[in-house]
Amino acid sequence: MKPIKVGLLGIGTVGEGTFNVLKRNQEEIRRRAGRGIEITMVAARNTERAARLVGGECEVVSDPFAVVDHPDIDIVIELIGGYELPRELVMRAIANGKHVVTANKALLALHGNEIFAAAQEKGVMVAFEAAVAGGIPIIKALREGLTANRIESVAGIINGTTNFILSEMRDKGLDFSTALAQAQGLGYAEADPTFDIEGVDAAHKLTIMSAIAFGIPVQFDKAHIEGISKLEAVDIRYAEQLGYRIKLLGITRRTVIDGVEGIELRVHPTLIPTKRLIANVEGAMNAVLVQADAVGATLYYGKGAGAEPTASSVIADLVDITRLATADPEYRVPHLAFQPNQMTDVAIWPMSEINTSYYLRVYVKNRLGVMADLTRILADARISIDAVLQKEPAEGATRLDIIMLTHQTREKNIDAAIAKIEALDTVVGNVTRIRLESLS
Ligand SMILES: NC(=O)c1ccc[n+]([C@@H]2O[C@H](COP(=O)([O-])OP(=O)(O)OC[C@H]3O[C@@H](n4cnc5c(N)ncnc54)[C@H](O)[C@@H]3O)[C@@H](O)[C@H]2O)c1
Ligand SMILES: N[C@@H](CCO)C(=O)O
Ligand code: NA
Repeated sequence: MKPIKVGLLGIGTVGEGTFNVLKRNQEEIRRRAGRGIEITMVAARNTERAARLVGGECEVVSDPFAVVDHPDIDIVIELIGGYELPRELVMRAIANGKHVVTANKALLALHGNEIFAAAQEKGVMVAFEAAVAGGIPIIKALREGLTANRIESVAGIINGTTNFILSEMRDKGLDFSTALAQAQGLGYAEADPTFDIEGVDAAHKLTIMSAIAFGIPVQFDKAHIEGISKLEAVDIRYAEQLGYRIKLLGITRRTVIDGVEGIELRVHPTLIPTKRLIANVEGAMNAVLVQADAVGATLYYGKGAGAEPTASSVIADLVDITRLATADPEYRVPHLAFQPNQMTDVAIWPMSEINTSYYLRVYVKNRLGVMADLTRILADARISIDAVLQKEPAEGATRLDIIMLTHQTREKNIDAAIAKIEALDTVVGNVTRIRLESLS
């Protein structure tokens, strides 16, 4: 059989990794796919650099539309990044009857519903394993491996850049900007690193996993998103002393509140007990913990970013498409695991309704009775305290940090209690509040 022909859009970190791995392992990949897979066209901004990288083996063009419109191309790989240009390119490739592979989670979190509908209509595949947790085959696990289960929750460290920054700050005492610069140098960060730092990239990935886990459309606009930019080194230290580690966690879960079913969809810094495996995922590594009714807990761990780990997933998708390209479209695995006419519209819960535990740090004037005030306010709000730590910042200081871990309570309750605590004249500044998940 003739090799399947692939057009590559963008040859940056992931594009170059994909080209190199496909070339290095071409014989083995051909044996697995049942057919050769050849990149025959590359669209690049810097065509000279691209021509050097691909070494005269394929045509290099500057216009990506020349690739998506080319009659010989069977599969288009989109590795440019961003929202609007990739959307146009992917929609045009689909309209031209080409299958698409993309690592672009931003694109799918925002325009996935439109893209998948168009692909369904046209009978082509859009594959995106590389978009979530880089090299970890989590899309395949959720969509195919766990297909017998009712999935209860998915919780993950799904941004390598922020996990790298938090690890370097804790282990090596690096400051935030030095750690970020290192993550950028290693090719982990997005073109705009605020996407990483502010939790947007993690929310893109979580939105996609939520749709696949629960059979709902992608709804990025409903996600609650907080990043790590406001996190202070002092809280990372106190959390350690209490037996917890702070991670940027993405959590999506089915929850019934007052008899109504809804979905939690949230990304924020989270205390996790140090004894949990996921709390020990360090550096740019990613991990995703899935709770499902039949299998129980499963944990997926691996490199979530970088050229070749991400290329590993891009090529796995190429092989899947190559294998399925001749099969009846009706029998293909659906884009979001559930058949398009079987999606449900369970609502996403607003953050104020979510139940979780909290780490609170209150900076107080060292005055008698302040502890009694704090416990009274929490008791009045029916919030129980699990642990308390009192820390004198410096010898002889008249102020101190009081750290409290609470039981589960609804977010609106803790926020009301925090407002009362902040109004006490013994309390200095704002209360630091970080959510805590025991993940048991
Ligand atoms: N880097 C990673 O570890 C990683 C992991 C998973 C997913 N992703 C996703 O993969 C995609 C690519 O990421 P990357 O890290 O390789 O980015 P990159 O910036 O290294 O590469 C993008 C390439 O696209 C080229 N480009 C831009 N506009 C173009 C145009 N109009 N025509 C042709 N080429 C154009 C750029 O010159 C660049 O070479 C993004 O969507 C990103 O979110 C990256
Ligand atoms: N910027 C992303 C790349 C992988 O999607 C990260 O740091 O995880
Ligand atoms: Na993946």
